[in-house]
Amino acid sequence: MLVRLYEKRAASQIFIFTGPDGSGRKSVAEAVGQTFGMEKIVSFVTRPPRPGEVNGQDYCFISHETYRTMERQGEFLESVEIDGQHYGIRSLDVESKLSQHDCAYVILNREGASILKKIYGEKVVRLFLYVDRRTAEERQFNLGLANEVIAKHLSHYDEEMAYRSVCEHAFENYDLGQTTFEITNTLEQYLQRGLVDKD
Ligand SMILES: Nc1nc2c(ncn2[C@@H]2O[C@H](COP(=O)(O)OP(=O)(O)O)[C@@H](O)[C@H]2O)c(=O)[nH]1
Ligand SMILES: Nc1ncnc2c1ncn2[C@@H]1O[C@H](COP(=O)(O)OP(=O)(O)O)[C@@H](O)[C@H]1O
Repeated sequence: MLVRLYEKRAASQIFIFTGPDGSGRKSVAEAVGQTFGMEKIVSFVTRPPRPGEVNGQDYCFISHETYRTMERQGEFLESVEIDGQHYGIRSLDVESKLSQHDCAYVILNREGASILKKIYGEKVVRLFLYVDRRTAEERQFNLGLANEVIAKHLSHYDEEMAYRSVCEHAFENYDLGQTTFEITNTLEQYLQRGLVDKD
């Protein structure tokens, strides 16, 4: 039974966008996702939405109580606590995306990426994005994030950067168009959709 489940999963690819906050994971993931018609696995989170964030698109925003209930019921494939807030993706969401599509993407910190890699093995492709600390800080400031949020994010910068060495691919993201192009080329090698002119 378990073996069959894993065989079914093996038909699909999960692309994980990881790297420090402010490295551009969300921006790049959305652009590449659109190019390939690739759906996002949306995380559940206990933190409140920021201005402009849409429930069900950016995250599924839920209370701590609901999160605890879901966790008790074993709904999460992976669940982590970051700076006092809970983040997790549901097994159901991953399984349903993978049964309906040949790929899906998700944005995770290094802990989440490691857990998915352990579960799904070579079907998981980790795309590590990075910029220098100051640029990551500036981008988050320009985005309007509160200083305490930026400071918390930056306190994880070094440990997130150290995850680069185990990821399947790494991209410096200073030019959004260039990064998106490079990642599109990389994904095309896995998905073979005939989207990219290889000349
Ligand atoms: N492990 C794990 N990490 C997540 C999940 N959802 C989001 N993250 C990451 O958790 C970190 C904290 O996110 P947050 O401070 O809310 O900033 P955001 O990236 O703007 O949403 C970011 O690096 C997210 O990419 C999840 O379901 N699991
Ligand atoms: N290559 C880039 N050049 C300039 N700004 C960028 C670039 N990539 C992303 N950004 C901007 O930086 C901010 C943070 O990007 P975001 O995708 O939210 O990062 P993350 O999801 O890694 O925290 C956003 O305002 C985004 O538009």
